[in-house]
Amino acid sequence: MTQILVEDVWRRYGSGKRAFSAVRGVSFTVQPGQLFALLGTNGAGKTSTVEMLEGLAAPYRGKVRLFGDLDPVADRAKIRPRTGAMLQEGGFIAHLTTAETLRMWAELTTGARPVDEGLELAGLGHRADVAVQNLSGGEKRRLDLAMATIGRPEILFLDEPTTGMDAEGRHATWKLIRGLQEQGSTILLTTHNLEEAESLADRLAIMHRGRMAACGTVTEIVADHLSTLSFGADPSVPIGDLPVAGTVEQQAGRVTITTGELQSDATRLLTWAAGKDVVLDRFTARPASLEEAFIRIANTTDVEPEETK
Ligand SMILES: Nc1ncnc2c1ncn2[C@@H]1O[C@H](COP(=O)(O)OP(=O)(O)OP(=O)(O)O)[C@@H](O)[C@H]1O
Repeated sequence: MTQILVEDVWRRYGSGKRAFSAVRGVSFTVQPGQLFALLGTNGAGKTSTVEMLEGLAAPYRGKVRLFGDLDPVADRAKIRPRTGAMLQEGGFIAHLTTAETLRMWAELTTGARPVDEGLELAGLGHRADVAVQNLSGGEKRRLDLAMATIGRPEILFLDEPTTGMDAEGRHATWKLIRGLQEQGSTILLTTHNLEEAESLADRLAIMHRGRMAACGTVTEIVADHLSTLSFGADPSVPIGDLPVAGTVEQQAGRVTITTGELQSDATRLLTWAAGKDVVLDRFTARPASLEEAFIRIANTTDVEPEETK
């Protein structure tokens, strides 16, 4: 059973001449126990998409379903006890302690885990008796996470879960998120952090201006982008004769080949160099990175006209 289904979904703000489609025909599915990351440029439509999954807004067009056939708006009462959400800005009562805040939340949640366990899980056991107003920004994010997971959710929505955390806090949170996934949660995460998506996601999508510009595993996404071969060579090397399919450029004594055929170009190049006795100084062969794919997508500046129908 598909846990999350998003099918040709549109979200529109305003109407008439002021109408603006923040989400334009987005589709993806998430299977049980998978972690799916939604990456995107600022204003790409990530939050607008997640809000429809959380039942906070209905799609203007298209279909959203959770747990097979439940509609997040119409079936909200059935869905709520089975999901958890960590929103971008959690609101806390400043003078309550961390433990009191989580206890209050647990009392409102069906099948909540014990508060001590929730605090330990979020790495907040040692901050249980501190007033929330005295927690650091990263600790507040952890408390958000503890609240989102107190009900042992089957589906967990995490909106930029590590914003404001230092490197150590980020890695600790990633470990915690992996732990929740191991316990069986299906997770939808939005993030600006490419390393976070790369390290956690089974599959991911890159959104840009309301559209899904790429979707798949990291390997599938970078496969659509060009790889690079590079080496240092003295000017006597006849670079015009290189037996490669890619584009060859030479700058400051380094030759760079951008290619869609990494393995065959690398093989041809090394065979050629061995035959000619040419030394390829600090030779590297590198597939495109997620960052390169992201930047190429982010630099697409086409503006689609607003649909009027
Ligand atoms: N209530 C609203 N009325 C009109 N436009 C809105 C409204 N909410 C969001 N938008 C617009 O919709 C677009 C998508 O916003 P959204 O918050 O979904 O993007 P995002 O990908 O989550 O962005 P970020 O990464 O910057 O948080 C933006 O251009 C935003 O200005």
